[in-house]
Amino acid sequence: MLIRRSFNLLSAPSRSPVFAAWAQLVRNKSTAPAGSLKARISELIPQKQAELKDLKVKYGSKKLSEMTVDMAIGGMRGANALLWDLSLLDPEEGIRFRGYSIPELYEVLPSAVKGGEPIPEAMIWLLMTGEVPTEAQVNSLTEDLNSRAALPEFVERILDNCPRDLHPMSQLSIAVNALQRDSIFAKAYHDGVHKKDYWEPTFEDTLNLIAKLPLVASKIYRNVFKDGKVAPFDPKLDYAHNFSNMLGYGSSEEFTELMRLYLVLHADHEGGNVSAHTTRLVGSALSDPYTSFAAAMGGLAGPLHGLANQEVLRWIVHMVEHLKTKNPSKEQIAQFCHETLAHGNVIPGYGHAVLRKTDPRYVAQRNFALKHLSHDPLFQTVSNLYEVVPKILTELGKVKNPWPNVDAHSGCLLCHYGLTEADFYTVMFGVSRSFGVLSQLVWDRALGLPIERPKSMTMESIRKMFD
Ligand SMILES: CC(=O)SCCNC(=O)CCNC(=O)[C@H](O)C(C)(C)COP(=O)(O)OP(=O)(O)OC[C@H]1O[C@@H](n2cnc3c(N)ncnc32)[C@H](O)[C@@H]1OP(=O)(O)O
Ligand SMILES: O=C([O-])CC(=O)C(=O)O
Repeated sequence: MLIRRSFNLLSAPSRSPVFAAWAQLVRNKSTAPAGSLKARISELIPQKQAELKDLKVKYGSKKLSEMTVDMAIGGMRGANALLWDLSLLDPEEGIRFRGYSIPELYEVLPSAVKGGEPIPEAMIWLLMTGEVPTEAQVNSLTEDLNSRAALPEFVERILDNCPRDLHPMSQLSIAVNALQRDSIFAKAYHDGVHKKDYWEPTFEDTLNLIAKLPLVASKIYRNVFKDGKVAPFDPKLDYAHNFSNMLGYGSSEEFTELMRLYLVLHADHEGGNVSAHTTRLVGSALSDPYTSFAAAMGGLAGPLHGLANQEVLRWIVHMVEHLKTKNPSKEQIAQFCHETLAHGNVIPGYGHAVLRKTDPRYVAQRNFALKHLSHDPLFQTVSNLYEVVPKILTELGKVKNPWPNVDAHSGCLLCHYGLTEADFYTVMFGVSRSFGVLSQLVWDRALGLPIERPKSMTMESIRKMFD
């Protein structure tokens, strides 16, 4: 990697450098270095704006789907109601990021290790631009992100003062909201920035936030579960390598590779999931990227969404303790599933609002496990669950998708390398999710998307409509 300068992230820059950077940006529009991600987005914007205009002219009045009363009551399932260009979810095939399926990502994106996992910076570039980056572009993005990774000292102090029993996701939201002090978008809006330029401060905030999240997450992890000390940031390393170092697992190359896979897989899942939709919704009021992302993290912290990865591990640990064996048989697992359902609880990690087949993100993690940890007892249990749970859920007769989702697998991989603290898992999910939802937010502003405001109805008004 290209980075030369060395600095200590834990010695804080004041807010002034951030705003000095913005003042420079305003004075000199050409500050995006040639070949940088920002320069490329700037080149793509007129093209995308024209594409959107054409879409509106040609198809503006066409129907995407009917809206029924059932859909309004039932969480808007099946309503094609959002524009989201970064990824598309097919119920059978699963996610495609900018048109690429997960196996295709392995073919096109560069990796840090020969034949290894795709590198997260390449994913960010792909999501932002729709283009597969060259190695030079990936390196320039790593350098750019590393130069933005330091935290203001007051944010570190806030995290250091959080009680250890405050959930890591709450700490993440607090930290992101605190980072908002340095929002370049909020400042630019206050200073009257022209609406056609909104994307630029949104981009700056986005890259700053994505860059800072690994340190925020690592501080939370080290404070809550370890000795509070975070390994120094190394500006010569890539995003995932620094993240695994700061968490305390960087001595394992395999863990760093897992981190790369994890950060790529969780980055985006089209626009209707709770964290993506929240970012879009809150951002549509021109709330800055920090505020929008903090709101999204509130959604990701729900057990039916991102917190399910925490719940999966807790549930498996509970099962193993309850059955007093590290290797429960399929019959024992089935019995435990029936008990869970009888208590009125869901089987975490199974089911999906859109998918109707095994999540390809589950498959990618399973492939990683088969390659690196096939004899791990927890992996054996996760595999046995895969054979047992779908049949049981199908028998319920009401579950639309009995297959595992992404959250059914991640904990078992992290546990193998010693990261066993399930309450932390959703924070890692959040770091990755920032790539997609914030990249789309940059495009929301570049395309001038309006404030989101669907119409609601009362029960009475619905009745009156049809009686
Ligand atoms: C990153 C992610 O967000 S992936 C999702 C992570 N969440 C989980 O793994 C939690 C477990 N799964 C679930 O709760 C659900 O499958 C969801 C939230 C993911 C999707 O919800 P829906 O689209 O409403 O699912 P669906 O239409 O199949 O639900 C129908 C019924 O089956 C139930 N059901 C669905 N999945 C499960 C499950 N894993 N275990 C038990 N019951 C289930 C629903 O609770 C619902 O029951 P109800 O009619 O009594 O209220
Ligand atoms: O798509 C969804 O609703 C949930 C999900 O898997 C994700 O956000 O990754």
